[in-house]
Order: sequence, then C-alpha cells, then structure tokens
Amino acid sequence: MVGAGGIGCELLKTLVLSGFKDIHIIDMDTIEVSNLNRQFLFRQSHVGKSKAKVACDAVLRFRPHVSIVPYHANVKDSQFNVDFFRQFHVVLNGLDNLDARRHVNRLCLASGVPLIESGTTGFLGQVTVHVKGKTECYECQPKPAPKTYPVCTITSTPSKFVHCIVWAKDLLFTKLFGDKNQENDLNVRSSDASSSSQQTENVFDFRNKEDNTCYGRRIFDHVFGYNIDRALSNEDTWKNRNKPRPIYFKDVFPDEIIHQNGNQSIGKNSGSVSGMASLGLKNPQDVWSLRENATVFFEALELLFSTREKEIGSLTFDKDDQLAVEFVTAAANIRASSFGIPLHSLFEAKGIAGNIVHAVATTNAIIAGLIVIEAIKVLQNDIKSYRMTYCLEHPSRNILVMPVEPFEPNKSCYVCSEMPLTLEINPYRSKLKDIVDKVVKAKLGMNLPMIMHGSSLLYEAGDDLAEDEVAHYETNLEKILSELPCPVIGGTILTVEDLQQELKCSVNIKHREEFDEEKEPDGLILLGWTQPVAAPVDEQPSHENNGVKMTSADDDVIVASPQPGGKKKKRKLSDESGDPNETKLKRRTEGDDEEEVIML
Ligand SMILES: Nc1ncnc2c1ncn2[C@@H]1O[C@H](COP(=O)(O)OP(=O)(O)OP(=O)(O)O)[C@@H](O)[C@H]1O
Ligand SMILES: [Zn+2]
Repeated sequence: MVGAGGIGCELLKTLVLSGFKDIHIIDMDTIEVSNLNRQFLFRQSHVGKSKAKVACDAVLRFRPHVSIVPYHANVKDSQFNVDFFRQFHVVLNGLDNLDARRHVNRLCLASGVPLIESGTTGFLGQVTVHVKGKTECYECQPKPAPKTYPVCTITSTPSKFVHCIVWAKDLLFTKLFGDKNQENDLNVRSSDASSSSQQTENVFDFRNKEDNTCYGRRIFDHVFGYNIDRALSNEDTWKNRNKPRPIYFKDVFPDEIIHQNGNQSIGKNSGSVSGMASLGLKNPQDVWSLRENATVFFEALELLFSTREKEIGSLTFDKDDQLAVEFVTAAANIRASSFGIPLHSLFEAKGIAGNIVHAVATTNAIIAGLIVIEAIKVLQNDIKSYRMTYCLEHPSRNILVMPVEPFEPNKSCYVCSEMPLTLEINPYRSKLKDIVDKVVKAKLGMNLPMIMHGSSLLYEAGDDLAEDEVAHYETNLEKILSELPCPVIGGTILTVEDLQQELKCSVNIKHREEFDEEKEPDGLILLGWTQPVAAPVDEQPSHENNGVKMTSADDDVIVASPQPGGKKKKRKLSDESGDPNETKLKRRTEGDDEEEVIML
C-alpha cells in the first residue's frame, strides 16, 4: 500500500478484514489535526506521528496476527527500487499526487507487479487496474492538468478572487518568503526614483537598517500602490475594463497606527502562531474590512519574519500553515479591493488557495472497498473481470458506481511501450538544460535522469556523482545542443533513462527553426507524449462550491483516447456488455422514476 491517508486508512482496515495477511505500507507524512475527521485510525494523541506506523499499530490491535510492515518514507526514495517492488503480488495506491503515482506506475511496470490505482475528490472517485501488457498503464491516457491562468490576468487584470489568490500565493508570498530568485512577474524595480542606484535595486531586498515594519510598509506601497499606478498609466489596458484603485499605506492608515495586540508575547517557533488571533479576529468565516486585511497583512508578515527566520528564503505556501494562509488571504483581499472584486473570508480563501475540495469519508470507504475487490481479482488472475470503477457525483443513467472495462495498453505510450518520442527543437539555439528541465523532468516525469547520445553520456543526475562529474554535467547543461562535445542535431537519437524507475525511451531529435511563442513558449514540441489536458477555461470556480475549484485528476469517465487514428473512443460500460458477474438491484423511490443501483 502506498499512502496511508484518507483512502489508505479505509483500505488497510478493509484489507485485513478481508483476509490479507502480509501488507507493507509506505507513507511519508505525519498525522495532522485536519486528518482526524476521516482518517479514523488516527487520534488526537497521534498528531505529529508517522501515518504508516500509527495505521499499522491501530490495525494490529484488532487483527494482531496480520503482518504489517510500515515505512515512514517517500516512495520515491531509492530503497524502494525494482527489487523491492518485485516482492509483492499487487501494489495498491492511495496517493494524492500525480508525481508519486507516475513513479509507482513505472516501478510496477518495471517489476511486473500489478497496480491498483485510486483517487477521490469530494463525491467523485475511481479505481483502476493496471497490469503490464494486459491493461493500459497509469500513463497511457493523458491526465487533466491542474488549471492554469494566463500570466497577464494574474499580474495585471484580475477579474475574479481566485486570480488575486494566485497572485498572492504564487507571486507575492514566494518573492517575500520563498525563493527570491525565482523569476516571477511582479514588478520588482524600485518605485523610489530618488537615486539611480535605487532604481535598479530589487524592491524585495531589505535595505540598510530597515526593520520588518518599515520593510512591510514599503512592500505594501510598492505592490498595492505604485504597481497599480504604473499599470494605470497604460491607458489601453483599461479601455474596456474597470480601472483599479491604487492603495497606499497612508490611504488605509491615515493616522499611521496599526493596532497590533502584542505579537511580542508569542513564543518563537510556536506552531500555533496566528496573526488574526493576536489581533482579536476570531472567526475565520468573517469577511474582514480593507483595514483589517491590511492589519493582518502586516501582522502575518512580521510574524513570518520573526518566528520563521530559518525558513525564510525557502518557504512554500502550505494550506496547513496558518500564517501563510493569513498572509495570502489578506494580500489577496487587498488586491481584490483594488480591483473592485468582492472580498472573501479566510476560510474561503484557504479553500481556494489550497485547491481544497472537501474530502468525503464515504467516497474513500467505497473506493477502498472497490480496491480490495479488484485486488482479489488480480490475485486470482481473473483478467476478464477486471474493472475500472468510477463514483459519480451526479448519478447519470441512474448509476452511482460505474464499472467499465479496462482498455488495452496504448501502443504509443512512451512509458509502457517502446515507442520512441520525437522532439522538435532548434539545436542551434536551445541548450541541453532545456531538454533536461522542460522535457525530461517536466514532461516525462523522470526523477534521476540520464541522457545518452550513443555511448557518450551527456547528462546524469544522482547523489553519488563525483565532484568533477557534477561540474562536467553542469557545463554541458549550459551548452547549445549542437555545440556539445557530442553534438545533438536533427537526426540525433538520444536515449533518456531513469535507472530508478527503470524507464528508458528513445528521443528522435528533429530540427525545427521557428516556434510560435504563444503556442509553444518552451520553444520545443514533444511528439508521442500524452500531454495533460488542461481543464476547460470556462470551468471557473462557482459560488455553489465556495469558490473552490475542482481539480480532480481522476474524474474523467469518457476519455479522449490517444489511440492511433486519433478518434475519440468511449469507454465501454460493463453493464452494457451484459456481464453476468454483476447483479442489478432495482429499487423504487417514492415519486421518482425507477432507479438502478449496480451492485458489484
Ligand atoms: N511520494 C510519496 N511517498 C509516500 N507517501 C506519499 C507520497 N505522496 C503522497 N503520499 C501520501 O499519500 C497520502 C494521501 O492521502 P490523502 O489524499 O488523504 O492526503 P492527506 O495529506 O492525508 O490529506 P489532505 O491532503 O486532505 O490534508 C498522504 O498520507 C501522503 O503522505
Ligand atoms: Zn502506458
């Protein structure tokens, strides 16, 4: 079992109660308070402890004779190599991210161990079976990519609250507390034109003898005041849009006093540090005024700098980090106020920022049950009965749980077939780094890649490399492809390999001179790769779901198949195939048409 979270807890319980006797569990996380409502193997006293270990102990209490081996570790660690995977009859995933799922898929393919994959998002869920050579692998079909927004909407013309959240979280928060060098579209030049040296200085750098309060006020004026003023100077942008209003510190606090209620009394590194609490703002569902938001902004900024010194420079937004959520809520609301967008409460903002679709324990329980059903079929080698099963939010055709027959492997899948990929690129302009970052890591999802041109090794990643090797590969990365010691040009065939994932693919290089900057901003095109499908643009968060966006990676039931010929193919509903293994249970509900519930 990989993952001992929402699905994992249900799964472990169902497995042991179904008679499974030898189980290994990997989970890298520790238990959080927010897990307790549905991850029922965990209790308050377990907060902070390993999920894998606590889940194991909890189950052993009611099934003491079962063998369970917990690993508090990342499944991507090198100890979980192909040999490790080979010891199992079946691997069951209860993960929550694409990256780990792809990694496990590759190790299962390499070790020849069947994989049962699962996921839930609110009322939606699915269980899929992946057996090498028999059914499609996890990566045979494109997966919906998380929603992205055009950069200019985020940086210049937000029209929805979610745009302000993305700005506050991905641009401002990162600039202030994360990797300052990360390229980002916040205007970072100084607004203070008094000296030419200050004009070129990065606004986000602390100035000489500047304390956190002065720094905070300067940043506030820059991002909510000066940047908006600058944007307003471009008349064309606002011809058909409402003009934003610059907000300076003095506009919100004409008396220059911020009421801070003693954040000094809060102990350093205290896990429960909260700016809103120290300001007396208690209810996270209240919508704060502009002044309250600005006060929280300063308070959270001050507390982040004073209580998280060591993390500054590497912080990333985490929805479970109270201060980070407060800061992002306040910053997003101030920006929203500037652009005439309705303000939101911390609770709503947190949901949007954390892409939270509230988990439904029942969905997890149903999915866990279905995983065990498929696991039993896999162990019995009952290939004909394998089903991909989907929980539907809005029962269509009176079906709540929809089983469909699995597809055969996609013959052009670069992961489970040996189909070579083609990379259109300009080898006289692009660097090796472009291939490593934009293709091998970002698109192919390799962890520790190696790139070979014939027998010559152009690049390798790993912890065990000698210093001179690292230096050599670093130099190669910066080289134009055609200028590498072993030049890469049109017609070159590269071999790209990840030894840990035991995934190897050939990449045919095709020279292409020009790229459309809008359509191919990366300056390259990878053919033969199943590109994630972006969620439709009009699928904006609605108020019905608290402005929370649905980014289910898993809710596609009818899938556009990248089969040769490019035709869309519908998955076959297995009830249509008249499968005798399923019993149809009919029931009547009052005043309703006849409904069918398919029981497996
Ligand atoms: N690479 C990985 N290696 C090991 N475990 C992983 C890895 N990636 C994710 N997980 C685990 O998968 C589980 C997924 O569970 P779930 O979707 O319920 O998420 P959660 O973190 O418990 O809850 P939530 O995200 O809703 O707060 C988590 O316990 C997480 O630690
Ligand atoms: Zn595949």
